[in-house]
Amino acid sequence: MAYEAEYKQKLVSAEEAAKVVNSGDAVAYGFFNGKPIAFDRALAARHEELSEVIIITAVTTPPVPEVAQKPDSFIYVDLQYSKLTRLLKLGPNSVYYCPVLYHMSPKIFRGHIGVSPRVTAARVCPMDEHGWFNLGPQNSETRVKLAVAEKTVVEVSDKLPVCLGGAEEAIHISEVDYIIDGRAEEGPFNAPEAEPSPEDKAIAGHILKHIVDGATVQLGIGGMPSAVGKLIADSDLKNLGGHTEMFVPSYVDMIESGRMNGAMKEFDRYRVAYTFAIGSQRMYDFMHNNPGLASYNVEYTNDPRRIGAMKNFISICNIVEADLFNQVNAESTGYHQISGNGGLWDFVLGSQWSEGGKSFLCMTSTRKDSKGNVISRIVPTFKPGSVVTVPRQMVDYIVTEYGAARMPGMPTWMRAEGMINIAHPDFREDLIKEAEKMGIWRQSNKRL
Ligand SMILES: CC(=O)SCCNC(=O)CCNC(=O)[C@H](O)C(C)(C)COP(=O)(O)OP(=O)(O)OC[C@H]1O[C@@H](n2cnc3c(N)ncnc32)[C@H](O)[C@@H]1OP(=O)(O)O
Ligand SMILES: CCCC(=O)O
Repeated sequence: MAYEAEYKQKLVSAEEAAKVVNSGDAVAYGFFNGKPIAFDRALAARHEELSEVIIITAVTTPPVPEVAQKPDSFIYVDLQYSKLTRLLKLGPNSVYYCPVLYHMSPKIFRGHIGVSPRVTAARVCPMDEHGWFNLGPQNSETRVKLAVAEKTVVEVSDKLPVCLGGAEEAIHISEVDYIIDGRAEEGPFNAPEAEPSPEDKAIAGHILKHIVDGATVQLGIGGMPSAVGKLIADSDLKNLGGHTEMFVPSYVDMIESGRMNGAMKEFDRYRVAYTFAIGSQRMYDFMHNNPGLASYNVEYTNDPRRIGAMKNFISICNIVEADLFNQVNAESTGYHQISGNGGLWDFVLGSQWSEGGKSFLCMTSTRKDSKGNVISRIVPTFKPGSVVTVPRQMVDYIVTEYGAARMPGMPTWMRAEGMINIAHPDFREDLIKEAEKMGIWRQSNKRL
């Protein structure tokens, strides 16, 4: 093999590669399933000799990152909290959130703005005969992070699917400083595929009415968007396209059922474009070397201008709660970070720029708190600290199991009425009273 000698020369143990990190450095890890496992363990083992090392990552998946358990030496920064990040944050750990407009993240790394990595370490697929390491199911901003770092480390896994591009889906050995053999480590996070709840199915039903043949569909992170994908797979829609930030298992259902073939797409005809994937092993197996999919950098998938250039673009994302002013919180509760803004803003805006396009922000009307009390997700105002992820002037549709409320062009009292119309019936009277106190209710509003 042409690159065999170079490979041997760059191949080091994880311990050797981790020596490249100095106190005070910023170290970027591959996001999602790209987190280096052996490198992380070796770096954490150096905790007694290191201090103030910033680790930059996003959507932490298992195994538990070892550096996050050594808060005296490492400051763990996550751009989008996962369940695992939330649990880490509960412990005596130094875990912080970093908000980013996702499509801008490569530009931020390229410009060395904010925390800029001196070292980047990412998990990749085995090298091919031309000297390229495919980045697996996390294209995102990985190539840029590797390019801007002074030292680059790749940890080779033979369990990641090879994800065909697109663009920027691979890195060449000539750009790599150290190679670690990570084949003994576990594979990508095998997330269980949850069955949609009756509420999820009702929400999906409200959205399905708006999807036309030939539309391009984006599904966001979380349980509910998956229900929509499954319902589409069982529908009689034709020639749908896929263009998304996150590839999820329900794309497999939409493609295999023949509903989604990309035949009418303006870009990437016959292929689903995406920038990262987290899901089940069934999904990773489907992705491996699949020419029907295209792995792109996030600047491409999430650019609202590109999204807006496609016709009938349908964006479906999950949110945490919304208030009577119609502001949307998709990421926090009080001072507690739940997830992140991620690419939400990119798709909410882009889908509304699309001719015939629509944005759907979805939630069940209620949730249960830790004591089993039923709480409305439609609230008069957010509690202190809760973040507005999507401002009210950007909101298109908000959907619960009780219906879909469209907001553009509505003055405040109509928005309040729209929100109360889709609230759980048990909470509507109280919400009306609050709307009256807030001065966003008129006598002409219908009593619900
Ligand atoms: C292609 C793209 O993906 S583009 C957009 C992608 N990014 C986004 O959409 C960003 C915003 N959205 C999200 O991050 C997610 O969709 C979420 C967090 C809104 C929902 O994700 P899900 O996994 O379905 O949420 P789930 O119902 O499991 O709730 C997650 C956590 O938030 C908590 N939570 C949810 N709603 C509330 C609320 N109103 N108040 C307090 N806590 C809440 C839950 O208790 C749970 O916490 P725990 O797991 O630590 O016990
Ligand atoms: C880094 C952002 C990931 C997301 O939008 O879920």
